[in-house]
This record gives sequence, structure tokens and C-alpha cells, in this order.
Amino acid sequence: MDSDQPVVDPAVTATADDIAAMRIRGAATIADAAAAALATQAERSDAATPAAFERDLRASARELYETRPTAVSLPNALRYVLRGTEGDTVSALQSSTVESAETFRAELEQAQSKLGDIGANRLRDGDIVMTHCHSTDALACIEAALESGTAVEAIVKETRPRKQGHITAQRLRELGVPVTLIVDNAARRYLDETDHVLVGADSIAADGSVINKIGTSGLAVNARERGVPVMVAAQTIKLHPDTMTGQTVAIEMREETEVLSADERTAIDGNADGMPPLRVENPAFDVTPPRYVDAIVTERGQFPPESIVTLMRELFGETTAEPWDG
Ligand SMILES: O=P(O)(O)OC[C@H]1O[C@H](OP(=O)(O)O)[C@H](O)[C@@H]1O
Repeated sequence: MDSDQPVVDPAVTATADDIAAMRIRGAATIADAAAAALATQAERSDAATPAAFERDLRASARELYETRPTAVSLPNALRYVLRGTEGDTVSALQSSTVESAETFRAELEQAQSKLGDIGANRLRDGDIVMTHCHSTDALACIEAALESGTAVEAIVKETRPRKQGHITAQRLRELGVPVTLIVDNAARRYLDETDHVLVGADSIAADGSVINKIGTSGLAVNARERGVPVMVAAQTIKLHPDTMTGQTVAIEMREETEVLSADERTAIDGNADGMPPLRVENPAFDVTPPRYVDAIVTERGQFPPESIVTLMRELFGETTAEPWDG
């Protein structure tokens, strides 16, 4: 099939829908799913010409890219896979894309496990770790610590509005970690019992700022005030190349229904008494300035946030153009 319209495989659209609706979520998991979707697009392509194949692949990447704006692991994954797409025939393009996606996914897994080993070195036997949201990179550190015989306990913040803390609590309990679940507002009280705050990241900016689930910055400020170190577990795929040239990271604003149910909205509107409608805002992420972060743990070692730009230059050079814009 070869019309002027790009052909995006339904599996790609399904993955994009799942990412947008957060049925697939977490920065690393999103990157993995996006790479897998591009491989499926390539495998199932019946493009008649190399140009049509590339057009369809770029359209697929764009559809995946437009799902959520904050986690840079998504565009970084798409860039990686598309850069590996090469060949003069459709079949060569298909196999190079699939191979590139497979390599990416394998590297992602390896990076997380390496990062876990490095992060685990910061934890001591008997430590109590406070978590926010659900981060597979953060959990990799705890898992590696447990594997090397370091026992830890966890205080898990619920993480409103979507309560991803419940996923963290479940995973930690499966690993045998004693867990105390708290509401977000109780965090400062429990910092007195905490040895480390451990969070993940959706993006890391060139100045070392950490973009992570809403509530991270308040937690980090309170942790600093209490003298509790803040450790951010983030594979290098979370490094945001555009921030090297001064761009800021877009913060996703999600639907009001995550905060206020339809019934609650009706009840409030029913009591409005001529007042304008209640405004609800629901930012999914916030920015923690580098001065509140003690270490960013990556698969390439741990870094003080201020020095992360050196690693970014080494990994990305100057090229951050989007291959799907071509
Ligand atoms: O890559 P990993 O470490 O799994 O997750 C990183 C971050 O992704 C999540 O975002 P969301 O729940 O998708 O909005 C959280 O903010 C979490 O800290």
C-alpha cells in the first residue's frame, strides 16, 4: 500500500492511547513500549518503497511523541530507534529498525540494573527509605541492595492524585520489604525516621534540576530542612538534551477528574450560588532545583546534580533535532 497518507499500524495507535491514558506509565516503561511499537510498525509495514516506509515510521514516532510531554525518555527512545533505521530497501529498513529497537530495549534493561547496583551502594543495612510515586529506577536500587544482603524498610508516600504509591508498596512488599504507607501530607512528620529520600525522574535538566512527579520538590525541600539526603535514580535516558540550549521542560497538565470526581464537581457546582465555576488545576510534575538534590544516580555512576551537564554533553553532543520532523 502506498498512498500519500502515512500508514500507522493500529498497534502503534493502541500503544499511544495506553501511554496517554497512563495504562502504560513510568518514564522507562514508556520508552520501552514506544521502542517496541516502532518495531511492530516496521515489522508489519507493507510499504511499497523505502520512502513510504520512512514516512510511515516517522508518522508513528510522531504519534507516540505527542502522547505525554514531560518524560524525555520518550523522545530519546524514538530518536535512538530512528537513528538505527538504515538501508536501501524496505526489507533492510525493516530489519534495521527492529534491530535498533531491540538493542535499545536491551540497553534500557541493562542500564537499570547497573544503576541499581550503583544506587544500592548508598544504602546501609537497616536504613529507612522514603519513596514518592512509582519509579522502576528507584526500585532497582532497593532491589540491588536487598540482593547484596542490605535490609531496608520503606515509608511510601501515597502520591495523589493517582496513588502510584500503592504500586510501589505492592512491589516492595513482594520483595519482602516492610512498608509503611502514608498520605502525602504526613511526609514531613516521617522524615524524622527516614535515612534517605529516594525518587525517580521523568527528565533531568542541564542545570541538574529534577523533573519528577508532582510533590517531589516539596518533599526535597523538607528533606533538606530535616537533613535527610535526597537521591534521584535516573538512567541517562532521562537526561533532557534540549535543556542544554536553554529550553525548559513542559509540565503536563492532566484532567480535573483525577482530582475532582464528576459527582464532586456536580455537588460544588450545585452550591455555586452565582459564583464562577471552581477552577481545578492538575499538574503531573514539578521541578526540584539542584540544591535540594544530593545525588543523581545513573548507570554511568552517581553525579552531584550540578555536574550532570558534563555527562549530557558527552552523550548527546550538539545534535538534538527530531528525526520525525524530517
Ligand atoms: O522510569 P521510572 O523510574 O520507572 O519512572 C520515573 C517516573 O515516571 C513517573 O511518571 P508517571 O507516573 O508516568 O506520570 C514518576 O514520576 C516516576 O518517578
